[in-house]
Amino acid sequence: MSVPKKKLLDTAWNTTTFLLTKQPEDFVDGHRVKIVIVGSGYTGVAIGIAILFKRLASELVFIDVNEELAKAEAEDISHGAAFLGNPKIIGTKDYSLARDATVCVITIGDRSTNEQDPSTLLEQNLNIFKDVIPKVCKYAPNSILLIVTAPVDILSYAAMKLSGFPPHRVVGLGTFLDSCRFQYFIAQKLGISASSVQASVICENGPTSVPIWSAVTVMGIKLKDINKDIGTKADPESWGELHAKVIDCDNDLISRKGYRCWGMGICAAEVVDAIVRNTCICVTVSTYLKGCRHGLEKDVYMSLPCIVGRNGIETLLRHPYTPEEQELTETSCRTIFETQKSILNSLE
Ligand SMILES: NC(=O)c1ccc[n+]([C@@H]2O[C@H](COP(=O)([O-])OP(=O)(O)OC[C@H]3O[C@@H](n4cnc5c(N)ncnc54)[C@H](O)[C@@H]3O)[C@@H](O)[C@H]2O)c1
Repeated sequence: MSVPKKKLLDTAWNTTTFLLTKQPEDFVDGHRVKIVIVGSGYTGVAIGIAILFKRLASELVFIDVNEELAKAEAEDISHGAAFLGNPKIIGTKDYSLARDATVCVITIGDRSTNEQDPSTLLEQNLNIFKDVIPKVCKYAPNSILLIVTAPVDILSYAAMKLSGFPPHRVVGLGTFLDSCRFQYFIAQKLGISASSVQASVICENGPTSVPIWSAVTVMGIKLKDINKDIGTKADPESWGELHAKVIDCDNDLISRKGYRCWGMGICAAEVVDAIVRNTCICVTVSTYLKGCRHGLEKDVYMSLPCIVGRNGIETLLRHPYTPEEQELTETSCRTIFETQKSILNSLE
């Protein structure tokens, strides 16, 4: 079928108007799942790719102060979009493109390096949050905020304050990746697959995190029933080394390859999946604890086993920790609270 030459010269006629009976600009802009990722550095892009491979978004928007970077990353991924369920992928510095997003993932900020002073990192990233969080919330006032930037517990608290969102709609990635790493190292030592092991790390995403050895199981069999000293100093098999390895993981990867992003990308996409598809999975993410029995009434964000669904944090698990685990939990909570004190005035 060929179009007569005369028609092609007519400005109202072109290949598209001939091919399609209704033109794209006339399509009804119906249901879309828009996910926004603020920060298109290593972590933002890793999260974006993981979200796209799971086909969770019909529209993915990368926002970055470095607009060329955001655009180039969006374009680079778009070239393979035909194999990702044909999502629309945009790179921009314009926050209005966050309009009506379902989830906004915040990954902005300086990549933490092994040498960086933690209080300087907090101050730098908090200043960025003060600028960025209100802009995101203006255009996506009903979204769930997923905080990845470090230090994640304190910045999740800051994001809750700066957004004015109810706490259940601000979720920190917290120790989710730590739990996955813990599960992986235990599985490696046992010589079985990671998905056969249930294991979690709670509290601070940092050195005072708490491995819940009392609840490490394989098919419901508690390792503590086999080795009563597991994870303690008295343990003849030194299982406790695995938690030290979890804490050291970020530094180890950064010193070997300059950054880390893939594990975090996969974990963050799992949380986005739980929100978008309301799967109500149980994961250790950072949540607001005021009034919660674990938190000693402290006003902090800290990781605990939470059920995540369409509303963000749907509910928490009541876990029967051992007295030792409870004590470590309280210490970790106090540590976050003490560090957080330095920023409280600036959030009033
Ligand atoms: N806890 C974890 O396991 C874990 C893992 C990975 C990353 N992270 C954290 O994620 C964050 C990002 O890490 P990364 O490796 O992607 O860093 P990166 O430096 O590669 O990317 C950060 C991006 O943020 C952008 N940015 C900075 N200021 C901005 C602003 N005001 N507005 C918009 N964009 C801005 C930068 O242009 C850059 O593209 C860090 O805080 C890092 O510690 C944590």
